Amino acid sequence: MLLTQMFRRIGRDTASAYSVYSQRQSMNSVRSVRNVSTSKRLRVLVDMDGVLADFEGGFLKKFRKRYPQDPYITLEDRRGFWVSTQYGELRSDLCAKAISIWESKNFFIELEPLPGGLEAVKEMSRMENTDVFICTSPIKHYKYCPYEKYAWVEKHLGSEFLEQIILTRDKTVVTGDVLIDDKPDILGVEPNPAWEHILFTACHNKHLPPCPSKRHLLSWDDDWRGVLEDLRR
Ligand SMILES: Cc1cn([C@H]2C[C@H](OP(=O)(O)O)[C@@H](CO)O2)c(=O)[nH]c1=O
Ligand SMILES: [Mg+2]
Repeated sequence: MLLTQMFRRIGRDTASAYSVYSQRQSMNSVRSVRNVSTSKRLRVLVDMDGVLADFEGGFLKKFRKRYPQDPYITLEDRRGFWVSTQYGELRSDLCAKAISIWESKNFFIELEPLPGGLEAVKEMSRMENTDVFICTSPIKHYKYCPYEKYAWVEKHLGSEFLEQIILTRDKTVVTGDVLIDDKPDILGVEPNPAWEHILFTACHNKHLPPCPSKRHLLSWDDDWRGVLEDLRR
């Protein structure tokens, strides 16, 4: 082989070897970028009433409108998760009157969003490696509530979020890494739920003695991003 041909072939071989090398390098760098961001995949369960939708505020407004002569409990004075229990303690007939409010048509669909909740859920759902589900319990009087919960999600978060709804009376059987919920005790058939419960502060739970083993979110202004990052590790 002539010397010039030899040099040409060496040049060609070197060029193709370099191109394979640089392709591998760029694949590796894509992988390593992915590895940096592919920290643990997180499944976040977000409760609806008391976390995204203002159940307590909506209840008080409608109770006062329907029963203007009756006593009521301000949000400041609310204690205990079940509204009807505290109203029943105030006066026995008020328990049934309270129940009549959330069993009425349009109660759930007309609840106002709580500050920052919709923005937080939308941001979460755009985060890499994050699956967000709205995990909510319907009341047993099923005529309006389940339909209206779906309609509320569609109205405020869009139809694509209808895929993310988990409607269950027992949240302990749902698997997830975290459940953000305003109910202090979430019980069901599963004694060891997969998720960690983050207690979301609400008017009915803010006076409870602090539970050091439980994480809290004071509101959607609180550091929910930091909590998720922590859970990812
Ligand atoms: C009766 C009652 C229901 N709820 C909410 C909790 C449940 O929704 P969620 O799981 O979205 O928080 C739903 C059915 O109990 O209504 C209250 O928050 N307080 C009440 O007193
Ligand atoms: Mg709730």
